Amino acid sequence: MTPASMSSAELSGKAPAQDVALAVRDLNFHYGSHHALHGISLDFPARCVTAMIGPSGCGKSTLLRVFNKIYALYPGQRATGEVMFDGRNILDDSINLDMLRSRIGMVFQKPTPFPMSIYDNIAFGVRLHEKLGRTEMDERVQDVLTRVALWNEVRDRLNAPATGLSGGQQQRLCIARSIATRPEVLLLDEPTSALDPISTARIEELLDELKEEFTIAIVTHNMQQAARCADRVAFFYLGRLVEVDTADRIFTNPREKQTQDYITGRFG
Ligand SMILES: Nc1ncnc2c1ncn2[C@@H]1O[C@H](COP(=O)(O)OP(=O)(O)OP(=O)(O)O)[C@@H](O)[C@H]1O
Repeated sequence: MTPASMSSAELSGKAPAQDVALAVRDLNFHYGSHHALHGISLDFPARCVTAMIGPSGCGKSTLLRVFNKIYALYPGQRATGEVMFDGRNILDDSINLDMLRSRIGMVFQKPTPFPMSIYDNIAFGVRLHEKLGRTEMDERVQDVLTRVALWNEVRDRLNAPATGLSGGQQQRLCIARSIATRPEVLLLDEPTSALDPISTARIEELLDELKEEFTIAIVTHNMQQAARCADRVAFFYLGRLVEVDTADRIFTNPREKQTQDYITGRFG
């Protein structure tokens, strides 16, 4: 393609609009008087894994929580700017939060299965948004458990409490629960930090498969994990986005000295 035939979006390095799942523009976030995020602008390309890295307290989790508006539960926490998702700014008060959370799923650091059966952990969220018959629900449960490679381990005990699963199995169940409502975006906040290396490897393999269908944003402290899993990496420091680029570029030749210092372990 010659430069003359390229669109202005391509020339500026931005992905074409339809390929961006979440577009963050000049986002500021306050916890009361504490200004935690400063003027963040960042695209999350569709069906890519974007990792957010940076030292403790730099605002990674805050950014993730903005995307499904968990902060809206807490008075005094407020976000300004734009987070465009499917043509709408999700920061608008008119956004339906139940619908938003079914389309932007979240998986937390510690596995958080509901105190109910393995089957109902999946079916619960689906029932809130869709009216499926028993057979269709059974198929949905089997489908998502298969996709997270849990089906063969739990098929004979679907009615057993989810809390009886191992930590790694619980986290895969939580991912299955998040994708059961067929979201477009999956947010993962340090999803493997409480898991052993084998469970971690399984979740990393899973992310590689899930990105065929979902846009994934992951917060991680593990540089190897970011290098293994992410297509793009965004480095944050003190509430500001320092740089974002391909994982390859960030880990081999970052533009900014702060990024270089962080990835080589000089601080943080
Ligand atoms: N509920 C809260 N009330 C007030 N300040 C908060 C709250 N949660 C986070 N902060 C502050 O906001 C800033 C960003 O925190 P955040 O949890 O987003 O950082 P992080 O990069 O995810 O850190 P970590 O890697 O340690 O999880 C920090 O200065 C933190 O102290």
